[in-house]
Amino acid sequence: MPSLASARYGKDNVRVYKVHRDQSSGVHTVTEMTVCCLLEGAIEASYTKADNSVVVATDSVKNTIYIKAKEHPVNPPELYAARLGQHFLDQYPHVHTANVKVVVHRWTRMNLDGKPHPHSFFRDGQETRNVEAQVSQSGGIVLKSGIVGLTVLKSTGSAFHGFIRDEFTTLAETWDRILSTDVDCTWTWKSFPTTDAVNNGVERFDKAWEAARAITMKTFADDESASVQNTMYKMCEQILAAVPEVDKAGYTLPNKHYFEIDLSWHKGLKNTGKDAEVYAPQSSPNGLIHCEVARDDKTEIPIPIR
Ligand SMILES: O=c1[nH]c(=O)c2[nH]c(=O)[nH]c2[nH]1
Repeated sequence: MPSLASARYGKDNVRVYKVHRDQSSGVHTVTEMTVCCLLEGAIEASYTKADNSVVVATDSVKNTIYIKAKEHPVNPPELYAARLGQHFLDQYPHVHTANVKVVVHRWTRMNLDGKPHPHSFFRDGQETRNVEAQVSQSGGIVLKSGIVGLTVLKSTGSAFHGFIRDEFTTLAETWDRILSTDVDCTWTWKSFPTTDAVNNGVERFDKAWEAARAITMKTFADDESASVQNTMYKMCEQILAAVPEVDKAGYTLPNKHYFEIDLSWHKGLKNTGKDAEVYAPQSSPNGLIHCEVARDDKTEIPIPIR
């Protein structure tokens, strides 16, 4: 007899825009986000017995996303996501877990004639600030924050040599190459017992995002990279050092290759090695390198006083 092994459902791709109008200054601040909210719990009967009495309609989930955006601040996204998830647990006792994902899109204020414009913004790249909140009756609130789609490139300061050479290897070792990637960085917070605990010291979330972004860029730029693996590990270590309430930090980075082009067939043009100037950016295939670094908890356990 088959049985339902896992189930969750809800609304995905709910696009939300919120404006805050400062009455005294007339300055507007805008937030645009895409929200996904999936529920789990005692919902088996809807799958196995066609019993919809346990179903919060996905249309109601969408409505709730809008209503909570109206009732509460949407910044930082960690707090909005936690409150939205908690709502489903409080409102429907048979819902055991709410999985909320918030993707915040960039609207950067225009600077015109040296002055920040009160109500005009531009999209300065595809980078997003992402948050996942898993709110559950058993585990409290688990928050993961991240940066996705920050595309970076360095034209030197990256090497890759000493890797395995055997009958499958054609790649030449290099001491100087182009390094480019689309940053996907995630940091996982120690779990929070309640939404009040998330709200207490809420500045931590913006500070962590700023720190992770600065660490990513500075380390990418300044590290004499031995490999994507080693550079990303250094970034993770620094995020853990900068944000004490974070348990784990990780990256998933495509290695976006730029190939040298041998143009010597044309009038002896020199365009390889130290003479390389014109390269062919590759769209596929790409390397894909992932790691997650966890805090060494042993250093944190206080020595008991006897
Ligand atoms: O930084 C790198 N790591 C690898 O594992 C790898 N593999 C490869 O072909 N190029 C690279 N570069």
